[in-house]
Amino acid sequence: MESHKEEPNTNLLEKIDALKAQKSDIEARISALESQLRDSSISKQSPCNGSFPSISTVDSNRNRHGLPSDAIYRYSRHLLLPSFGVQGQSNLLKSSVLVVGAGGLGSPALLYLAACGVGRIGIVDHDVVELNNMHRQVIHTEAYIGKSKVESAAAACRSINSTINIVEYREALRTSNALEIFSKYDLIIDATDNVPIRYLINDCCVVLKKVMGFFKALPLVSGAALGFEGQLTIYNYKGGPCYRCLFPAPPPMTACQRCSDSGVLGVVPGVIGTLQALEAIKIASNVGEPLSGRMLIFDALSGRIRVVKIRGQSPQCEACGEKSAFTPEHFREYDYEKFTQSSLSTAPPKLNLVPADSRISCKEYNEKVVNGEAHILVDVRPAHHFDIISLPNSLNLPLSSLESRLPEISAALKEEETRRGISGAHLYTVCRRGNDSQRAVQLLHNHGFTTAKDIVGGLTAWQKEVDPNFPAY
Ligand SMILES: Nc1ncnc2c1ncn2[C@@H]1O[C@H](COP(=O)(O)OP(=O)(O)OP(=O)(O)O)[C@@H](O)[C@H]1O
Ligand SMILES: [Zn+2]
Repeated sequence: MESHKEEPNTNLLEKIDALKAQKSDIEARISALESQLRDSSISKQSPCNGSFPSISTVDSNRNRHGLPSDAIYRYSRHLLLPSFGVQGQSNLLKSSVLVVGAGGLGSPALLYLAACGVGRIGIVDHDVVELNNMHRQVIHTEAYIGKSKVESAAAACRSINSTINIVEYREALRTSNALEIFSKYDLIIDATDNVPIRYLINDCCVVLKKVMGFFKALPLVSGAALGFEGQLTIYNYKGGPCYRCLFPAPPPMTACQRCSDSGVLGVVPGVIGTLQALEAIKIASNVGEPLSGRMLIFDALSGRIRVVKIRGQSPQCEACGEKSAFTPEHFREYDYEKFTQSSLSTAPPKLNLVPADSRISCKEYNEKVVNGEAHILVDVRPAHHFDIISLPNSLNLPLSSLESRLPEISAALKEEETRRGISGAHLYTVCRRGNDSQRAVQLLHNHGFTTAKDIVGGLTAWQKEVDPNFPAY
């Protein structure tokens, strides 16, 4: 009986889903047409934001392209470049660029795009400004700490150039909103920091061609920066490759590092983000030779910049290849986290690797220290982390070399027992966030230290739960 009842419901649900998908396609088409209409009426009226009167009312204060005197003065150093000139500037003023990510790469990119007069700039980010962003995310100021990065970046862009249009998207980019947002722009800048979002952005640029009947996929200026190195290329440009043509399979999770774990020299994303703005400006103004089919690789320590040829568009590409079955519906349902085996969220994972009775909270550990319990605390972070800050009397034995240094643990335990005149001193492990400390406990258990426990949440939790003055990093 039940299955009979369910069948029509399933059919109805499928029909509803199909209609919803059609509705969202139609909405995306409408908003792109509205945006085209807006752009064409803007370009008829003026090169920028509708704030200049139409060319037919040209007076002595504006040139024959409709640039008023304040725009002529503002952009005069561009206009003086013979190969850029009034045409290049007019093209820029009519263009629209979407920057996804207002962090290390997005900051310089946005500053230059606003300064040089891109007519409409969209900014997408869901994050808030933090103190540890300030060394590289140069668009934000201390006054915006704790506030939306988009709000902060938009205010900075407006204060540099009040004559352009800045559109704020204070939300995460997802498969459910990407098509609609992207359909309103001529060009996308990927200034994000994780692998699943890179695939999502790429596929959205490619699939928009099918939704909108666009002549070609949306050009995508892609950059990355980590440590002392950065790279940059353009995808989907005039028959060039897309991200998936180059990377049909995602890199292993272990190869995906983040600035918050591995660090980054502040100026490196500054260089790459600035070059992203440059490439966007070249495409938007139709000047120069955009970096498509080539990749720029920057090594800050040696001061070397290399440009290498990369593979062309792949006929077998799952997204842009000849037989690609990638449709907007497919895109909307695609599980980018599953495909890349990594999270869209930039928050570090919280693992649960050992049983609860092999773990101890920061508060419990603190009580034991206060009560003078005989113990050894092994800090398993890398030595350069230990240099930044550590808990008193901890022993630094990095996880990577822990197995070879077990004798040091035995010796330290013995020394503690002799000093206290007792036997059975306890053994605890700690790390930055409480993942490696569990890995260390697993290793210690396997080598006979069966009572070893780790401190849940590591030094990050210590700062939150025990000592707010303990430095976070
Ligand atoms: N799906 C997404 N939608 C919108 N913005 C995103 C998305 N994924 C990442 N971003 C944004 O991209 C930016 C990447 O910049 P960056 O890595 O310099 O910043 P961060 O995440 O603040 O740095 P850190 O890793 O040091 O904490 C971040 O502001 C992040 O919020
Ligand atoms: Zn491709």
